[in-house]
Amino acid sequence: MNKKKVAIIFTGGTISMTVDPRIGAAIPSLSGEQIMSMVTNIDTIADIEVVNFAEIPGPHMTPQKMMELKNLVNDIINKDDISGVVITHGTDTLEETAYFLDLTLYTQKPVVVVGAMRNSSELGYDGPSNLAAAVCTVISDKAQNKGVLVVMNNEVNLASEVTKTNTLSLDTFKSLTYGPLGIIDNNVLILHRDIIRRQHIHTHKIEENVDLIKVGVGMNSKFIKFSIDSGAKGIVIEAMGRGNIPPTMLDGIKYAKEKNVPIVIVSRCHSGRVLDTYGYEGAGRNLIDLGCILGGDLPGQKARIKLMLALGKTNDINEIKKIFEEGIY
Ligand SMILES: NC(=O)C[C@H](N)C(=O)O
Repeated sequence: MNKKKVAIIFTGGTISMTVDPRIGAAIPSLSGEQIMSMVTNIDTIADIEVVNFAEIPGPHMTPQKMMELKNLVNDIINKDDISGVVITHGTDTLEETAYFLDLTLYTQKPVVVVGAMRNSSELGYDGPSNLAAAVCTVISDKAQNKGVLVVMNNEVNLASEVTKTNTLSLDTFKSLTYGPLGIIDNNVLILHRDIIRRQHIHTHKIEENVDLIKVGVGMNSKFIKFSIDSGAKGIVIEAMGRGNIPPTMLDGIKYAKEKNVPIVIVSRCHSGRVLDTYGYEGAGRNLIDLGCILGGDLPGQKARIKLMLALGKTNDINEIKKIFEEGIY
């Protein structure tokens, strides 16, 4: 049987890092070719094409670089001889880039984002095993038409659902609300369930001026007001529980309505979606009446990516509300 051809795009992250003896800490330093030389026997399962895009840590990723990466993935995946694409990425922002790609790429072919939690100078470097699992996922026919996937520690998750849950564990990427899509077992992709809903935001633009505010007990409106006065085009609020805020923040919400700045409400809880269950002052029902948009089960950082893309497409708050709420509320 002919081996499938997989393109691997390297962007940096711990998977590309070694400890620099001068500073005694890890920095990106390995090329795609150097990393692939550690993924022994990978040539027995697929033909690999290495593409070096960047050598940056996750926190250095930007919305503009995500857009460039999306365009590159698009060019590569449309080639007839390419079966799918793997992207290596720093895990700190991996879920944001993966979700960005999920919302913007139009392809049935598998796209997998992968990283590592231990760098190549550490005992138990998990880069090679994660890369091998990512390639095994991409060459599986079952990975077709699933949107963008995240593969780490032999677990396969949807970019739209997964989040980094632990600062150091190898088993850090979890879909806390729904559980994993599947696993890699003995080099084979085993699916536990299917994907029910997939969303696209058709835009080539991204609005970078979107802020994220986390709510704590007794907070006031100062950050919301500052954000609007300094030019934010949209704000995501990580609210409490089901999507509630202290009444002392309502002035800020009213100010946003006055200035036509969309506010998306998500929860600071790690799983479950927001809903207008409660009717007290500052609760979900009050926020909806004041024009806020519900962000489902997304964590703040992913709701922000979605709002940036929605604002890249339109400034119409009703259309943005549809992008977030249609089909789930
Ligand atoms: N495990 C990692 O990749 C974390 C690293 N700080 C990064 O995001 O680049």
